[in-house]
Amino acid sequence: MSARDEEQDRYRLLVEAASDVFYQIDGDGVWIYLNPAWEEVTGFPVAASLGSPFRDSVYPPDTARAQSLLETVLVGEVPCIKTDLRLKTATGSYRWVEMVARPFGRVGKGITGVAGTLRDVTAKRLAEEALRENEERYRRIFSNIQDVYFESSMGGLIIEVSPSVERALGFRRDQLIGMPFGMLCDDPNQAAEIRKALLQEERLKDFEINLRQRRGRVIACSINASLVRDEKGKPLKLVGSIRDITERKEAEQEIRKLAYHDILTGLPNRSLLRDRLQQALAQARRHKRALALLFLDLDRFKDVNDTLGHDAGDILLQMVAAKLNSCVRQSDTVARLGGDEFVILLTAVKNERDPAIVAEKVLRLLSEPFELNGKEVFTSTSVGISMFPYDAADADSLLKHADMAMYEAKEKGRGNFQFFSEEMNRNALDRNALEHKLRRAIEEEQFELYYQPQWDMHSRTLIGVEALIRWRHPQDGLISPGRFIPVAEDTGLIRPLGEWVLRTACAQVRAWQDQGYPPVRVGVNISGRQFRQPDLVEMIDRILAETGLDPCYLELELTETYLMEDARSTSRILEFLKVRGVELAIDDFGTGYSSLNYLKHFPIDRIKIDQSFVREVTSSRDDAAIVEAIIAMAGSLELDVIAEGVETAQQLKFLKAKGCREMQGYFFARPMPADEMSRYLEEHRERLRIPRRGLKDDLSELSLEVEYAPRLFH
Ligand SMILES: Nc1nc2c(ncn2[C@@H]2O[C@H](COP(=O)(O)O[C@H]3[C@@H](O)[C@H](n4cnc5c(=O)[nH]c(N)nc54)O[C@@H]3COP(=O)(O)O)[C@@H](O)[C@H]2O)c(=O)[nH]1
Repeated sequence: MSARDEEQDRYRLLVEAASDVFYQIDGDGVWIYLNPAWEEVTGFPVAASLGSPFRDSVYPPDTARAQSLLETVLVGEVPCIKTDLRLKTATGSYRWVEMVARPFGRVGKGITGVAGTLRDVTAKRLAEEALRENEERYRRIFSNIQDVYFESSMGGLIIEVSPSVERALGFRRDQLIGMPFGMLCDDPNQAAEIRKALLQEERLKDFEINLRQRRGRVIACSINASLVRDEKGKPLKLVGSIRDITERKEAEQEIRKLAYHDILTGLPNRSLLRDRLQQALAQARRHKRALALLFLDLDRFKDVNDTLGHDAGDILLQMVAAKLNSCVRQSDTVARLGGDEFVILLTAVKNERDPAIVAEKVLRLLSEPFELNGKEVFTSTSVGISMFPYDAADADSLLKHADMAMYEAKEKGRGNFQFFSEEMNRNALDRNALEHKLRRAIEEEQFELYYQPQWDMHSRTLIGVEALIRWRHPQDGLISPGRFIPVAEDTGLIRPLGEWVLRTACAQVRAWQDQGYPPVRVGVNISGRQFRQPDLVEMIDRILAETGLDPCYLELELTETYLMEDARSTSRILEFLKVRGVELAIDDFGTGYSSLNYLKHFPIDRIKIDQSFVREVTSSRDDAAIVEAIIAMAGSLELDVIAEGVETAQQLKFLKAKGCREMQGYFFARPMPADEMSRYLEEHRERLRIPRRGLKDDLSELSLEVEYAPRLFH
């Protein structure tokens, strides 16, 4: 083989092993040579393609361009072309190739064809396309996003920002590029904070920041950002997004306001008060300072609601809230717990003088008249005060103790303030223990009913008995109703207890009648809560039916204060009871405050002068005057009057002289158990009589001497 043949053979081997396609096209544009790589690129066998036109191998969208480029080479217009085009493949798809084409010819014949290479660049083209698409997508997103995309240099200068910044902050993109990021921050230190955090953490999530718009409005934003490092790991820039969260923040604030504030007055509610109290306690502990809680309850607020309506009540509460706010410093908290209960938290208190001064101011301000619907309304307030660290160390106990002290203030006649004392706490604990015992006592029926006679000193007849409950505790002995009735009232236990008293009393009086005694009337105490029991009337009907007692022998003793509390509903209940023929008496008369107008309209039969006046009637001119006035008033309202707690002959004489004919008290007899009462009735069988309403006995007999008092009868 000649050297030339060897060289040709070498070229042929190289061309056949090449991954690029080597080709030749003749002057008519027909493939005249293709190396084996053709089949690898297009999938068509070389033999099948040779002799076919170049243009038939080109993917149709590129055919015209490829053909015209080829012709420019064939006509010698350009010495070489290099272009990307797509070739058809056997699968019906296409592949991108980079085509290099140079003319070739023979001496004397000019250009007879084109030769060159086709390099498969499909992968590169697809990658470029994907990149282009990504860039396009990014560009679209970048200009449409709501959030603001930003890049900043490590020195804090804005190097890129999306056009959305104009909508969010009012600055154009070009106005911001090159500006310090801190310029946008309401607090410029926050820019440094973000940078520092990113250097430490690499990423920042939901960092809240206030940014200032071009016109100065501050908006709440959330920033998500990350640190970008170069290939050597050196911090390069900060990239991130800013989202305007002003609306969300405002909504959150509104929700927080609703959750932590009282809607009517706008004052902090119980939850917020607790939060503030806990914070104040932590501060007070740290700085060894005192703080005080004032628990306020408006006295007789219910009356305002009942008489002027709920809208007026609401306005009054708003006015009270405003006045309370004016009593305290900015750092203090005035909260409304609900209803007519308010709390004032005083921080940084030096000694008990400070809360006392505020309490005095509150009492004074709230005792001034409020103008409601053109009317002057007067109210007063009861205030209880507890102090840290003297009365309690935690929020709940402080609040509880201030509440207890407030109750004490109410007990002491309202319109005053009281400091919490350990004694109050002990009482509360005792009360708690008593409640548990009381529940058990009801289950185990540890109660007895005692009866105390009531005498008419004019006719010297025994006109009735009052039923008085007694609790004989297996360990503690006799417990006074004065102790357990209020607990039964507060806990709702008065309901079963009251029903038991009523049933036992009615059954007993009916039993005496069945035993042949002339009938006596029985007085049964109905406590305030019992009186408001919705099914009270049905319960009384049921018991009267069950025991067979005629309603005229039952007298219900109702406390003055409760009757006056809700005059409209009181009147309705009293009417219901009255039509049944039940007698109605106002107990403890003189201790509450009665409206004569109501008294006149309530279907009341009798008033019972409270024993506290009777006790001092012969020694206190005031009490004597009160008793005299009550008797006179009862006379003018045509009500019977009975004095309770008569203990001495002098008291009896005084009462009789003033025209009070009915009496009850130790002077006649102490309350006694039913069997003893039976013997008492037996002893006074001749004097048993129910006075007939409307038929008053001869008043001349009122001059009876004291020695005719019933206990001297026998
Ligand atoms: N809701 C109910 N309340 C009741 C019932 N039973 C009693 N009570 C109320 O408890 C309070 C204390 O009652 P009590 O200890 O029974 O005292 C009564 C009398 O024993 C007492 N009394 C009677 N005479 C005299 C006297 O001459 N001197 C004197 N120091 N005390 C006397 O007074 C109480 C009479 O109370 P009342 O007439 O009802 O005002 C008391 O408030 C009772 O009402 C019950 O079943 N249900």
